[in-house]
Amino acid sequence: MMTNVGDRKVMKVLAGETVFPPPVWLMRQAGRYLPEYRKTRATAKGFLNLCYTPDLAVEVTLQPIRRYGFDAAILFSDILVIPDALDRNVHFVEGEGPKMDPIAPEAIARLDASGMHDHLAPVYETVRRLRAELPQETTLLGFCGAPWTVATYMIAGHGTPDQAPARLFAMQHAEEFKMLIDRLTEISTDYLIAQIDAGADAVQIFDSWAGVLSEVDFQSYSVQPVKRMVERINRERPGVPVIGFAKGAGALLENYREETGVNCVGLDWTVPASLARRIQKGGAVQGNLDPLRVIAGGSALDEGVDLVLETLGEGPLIFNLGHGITPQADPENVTRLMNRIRGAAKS
Ligand SMILES: Cc1c2[nH]c(c1CCC(=O)O)Cc1[nH]c(c(CCC(=O)O)c1C)Cc1[nH]c(c(CCC(=O)O)c1C)Cc1[nH]c(c(C)c1CCC(=O)O)C2
Repeated sequence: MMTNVGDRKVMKVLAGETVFPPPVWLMRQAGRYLPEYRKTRATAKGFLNLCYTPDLAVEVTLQPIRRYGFDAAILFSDILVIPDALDRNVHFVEGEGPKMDPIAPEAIARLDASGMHDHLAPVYETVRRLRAELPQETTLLGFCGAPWTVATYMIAGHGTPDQAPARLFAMQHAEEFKMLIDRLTEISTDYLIAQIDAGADAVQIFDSWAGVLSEVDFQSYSVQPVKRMVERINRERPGVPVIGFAKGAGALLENYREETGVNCVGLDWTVPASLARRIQKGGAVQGNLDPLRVIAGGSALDEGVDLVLETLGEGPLIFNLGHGITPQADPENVTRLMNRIRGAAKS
């Protein structure tokens, strides 16, 4: 039977429809918990090489789709390909996470994005091939990091527990910091639009470090840039839904949809049920199982899945974790999670 784009369940939910059992995908679904990922990863000369080799990036994107039949595939890449495209000397050190040259305030005005699309051409090629190879009913998600989250890595030069270097930089070099956020807002939107043109059905903006910002800074550095990104996508590529994931933003998520214009609000596992339901009154939500429950398995997993379905299953929900799946997760537990969701009966 022919399927068309309108049959993609994730797209229906993004349009505000309730689908039960809900469609499912997992953040970081292509990754080190899968033996087939580790095998492909070992053939690539480094992690960025994996991201920039379409044959390999397509393969690892498809691995979790083949194994579990998720309703969405997310492009295999990383949020840090943007600083890499800006020549910040990004590298991934095994066991140490990402590293790059910390940016000096005076270097921000000189950031050169003119070679960006050439540098990222293999990523766009991966998107094109994925759309051709994926099952018709599977939604293809593009993504990027939010300007604030990408800026935190560019400023510190590595991950930190509370992003103190970026927060301090914003206080001490306010003008340069605003320029960095503005540049990243434009560049990241260009990047998402190129992914959409290559075949992404929808896009997710990862603001993984939103949770360390004060209320005022959250408005300036998280909400306003994401709002500008969404406005440009709506204007230039109308009809392409945007998922906004502001991890750790807690009570500040209350009006995130209205303030940014995102179609779907990503929820981490700490968001209270009452707040999650209020957010869902405005449209689709995505989340929010604690990823550690996929390590624990058994009744801890079952009870967690059931609670998400009970809390959010009666409205537009894309079932997901509240953050990326961990390398320690047992692949068998993902099968258990899928069976539990797909077998769930309407309450
Ligand atoms: C902050 C952030 C990054 N990358 C990303 C974020 C935002 C989401 C989040 O908060 O998790 C997003 C990301 N990173 C990766 C994807 C691929 C698609 C998918 O979700 O399957 C996506 C969507 C692959 C990856 N990105 C990375 C890996 C592991 C690297 C490896 O295989 O060696 C994968 C599969 C590396 C990475 N990349 C990043 C870090 C901090 C690390 C190192 C930590 C770690 O090793 O888990 C930056």
